[in-house]
Amino acid sequence: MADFPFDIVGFDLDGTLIDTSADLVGATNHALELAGRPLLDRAAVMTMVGRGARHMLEQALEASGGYDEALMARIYPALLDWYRDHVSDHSRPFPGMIEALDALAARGVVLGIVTNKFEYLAVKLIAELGLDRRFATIIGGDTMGKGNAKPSALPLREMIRRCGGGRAAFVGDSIFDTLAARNAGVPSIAVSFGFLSQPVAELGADAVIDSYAELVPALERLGVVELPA
Ligand SMILES: O=C(O)COP(=O)(O)O
Ligand SMILES: [Mg+2]
Repeated sequence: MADFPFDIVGFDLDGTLIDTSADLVGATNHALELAGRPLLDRAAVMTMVGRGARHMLEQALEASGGYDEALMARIYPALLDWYRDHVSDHSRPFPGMIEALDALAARGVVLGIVTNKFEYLAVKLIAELGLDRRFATIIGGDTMGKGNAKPSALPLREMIRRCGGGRAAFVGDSIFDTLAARNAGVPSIAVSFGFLSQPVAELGADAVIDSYAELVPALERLGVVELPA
């Protein structure tokens, strides 16, 4: 176990660690209802996730009749309030996620989260699911300041720093995750079961996994590529 190739594994949150789809759809449709707009289905909303709540709602307005700044200003705070109050109603870990985190922890790997969710929402969700002690840090889309969310390298670099430094890999479900990893010089793994807005093969990840059972073996293989003897 001592020769596991990574000291740190970072994870995206929505669509990677946790299936947050039902509560994100709930929040979006709550806002659309206030706006008098038609509601959107899960598949539509999932393509809008990955770049933060504001981006999700902007896309939802566009898809339901057109973007409108005054409307946005009125319903965005309502979306955030609703989501804060319902953040863990239906959101659950993807199958095998807990076991994969256990397997990494048993190998001495330090775990972190880098999400484009607001930090306070990510912290609340992870705590309500009883997962907070598993992660050394949670970096949100706002943690590093405006304009420094993924795909910026900064949040990943900060996650690595807070995890004590060392060799890191990053696991995610969107192009913002694979780009952030590339920008930070970290190998990336894409999960094919996430909230994909494009085919997983087009995310430019160094490896793709179809379930959490594949995570540790994929990291071991990546380590061979990344760390020639
Ligand atoms: O809230 C979002 O849009 C994205 O969150 P994620 O970075 O955890 O996928
Ligand atoms: Mg995601």
